Amino acid sequence: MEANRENSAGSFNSAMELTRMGVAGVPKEYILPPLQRPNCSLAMQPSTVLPVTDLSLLHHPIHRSKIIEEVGIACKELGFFQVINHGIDLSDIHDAFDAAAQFFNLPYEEKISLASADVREPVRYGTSLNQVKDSVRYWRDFIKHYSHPISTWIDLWPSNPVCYRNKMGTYTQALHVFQKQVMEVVFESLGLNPNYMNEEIEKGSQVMAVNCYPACPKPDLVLGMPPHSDYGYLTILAQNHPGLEIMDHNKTWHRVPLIEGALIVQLGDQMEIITNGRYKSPIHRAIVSAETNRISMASLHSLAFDTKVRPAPEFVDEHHVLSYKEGSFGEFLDFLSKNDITQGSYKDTLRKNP
Ligand SMILES: O=C(O)CCC(=O)C(=O)O
Ligand SMILES: [Fe+2]
Repeated sequence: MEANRENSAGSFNSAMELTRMGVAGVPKEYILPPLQRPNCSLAMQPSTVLPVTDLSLLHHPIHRSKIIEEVGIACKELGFFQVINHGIDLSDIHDAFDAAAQFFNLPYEEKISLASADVREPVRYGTSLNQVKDSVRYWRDFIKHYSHPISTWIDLWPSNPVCYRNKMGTYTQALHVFQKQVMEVVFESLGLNPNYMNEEIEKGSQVMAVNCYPACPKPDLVLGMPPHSDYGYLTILAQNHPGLEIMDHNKTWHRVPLIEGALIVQLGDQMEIITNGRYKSPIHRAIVSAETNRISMASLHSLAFDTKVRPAPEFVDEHHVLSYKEGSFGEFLDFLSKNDITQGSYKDTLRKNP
């Protein structure tokens, strides 16, 4: 999903191609208004230590309760933590990055022959604003088509490089197992049965977003991905260079440090709604670098498209008023589509007192 914009001649200019050609400036369509630029609007706190959890200690009777507590604090304060010793083979993660890099390094003509601006297609490029409007409409179809078990849609992934489906598929399947383990810990940290919502999670979906952010000569003027929270219940992300930033409750941005082999866990809107706001889905964004291309792989796990999500009774009492209405992600997309809105936040549309 390499960023592209329509140029004046009406054809597409790939950001990756501009980087390859060593273009010194940034096409004007990419330049953000001053207040939306990465170093402008809000404070940065580079020195804060963000939470890192060693999940192998879960199997250790002495450390187990401390790890559960750590996860609970991280979910409450930020909705974010990094995981080391997660149990996924580091070679599987490495191989997936390798397959992604091989894909993004293919010649422009090859990639463009595989890619589409239609969000329903599995290989897509960034789009101009008009196309984003269509994307909202198509997103509904996209999730329906591609959120079945991986075995039914892996054939739609790129066939070039030849290793892509195998390597990305192995990693994606490992993440599917891993996210269930993470959710067990998250529910336990809430004082619930680790198998809470097991059935809904089983019926849920996984979307693998593989993002490439080409090196950019003017990183202070642009963003790789604008601020947003993820709509599902959990996102597991890996990055090969720093670039992810998360916002805390004081609206301060924090750069997520690169920890070799670690996986980044972020809660999504569905968990913030279910916990009635006790746990957070963090606003995050991706910045770009002047020196390096960056790849991130985000595995987005969500409840089934039509599942009505609402705060669970365990989180509503006389001290915690009901803060969210109920609504499915499908209804949210219909709402965007009907009102011709191109972007929106799932949790914000359900918030009772915005
Ligand atoms: O590239 C990143 O680090 C962020 C990606 C992301 O937020 C997403 O795919 O939802
Ligand atoms: Fe995201």
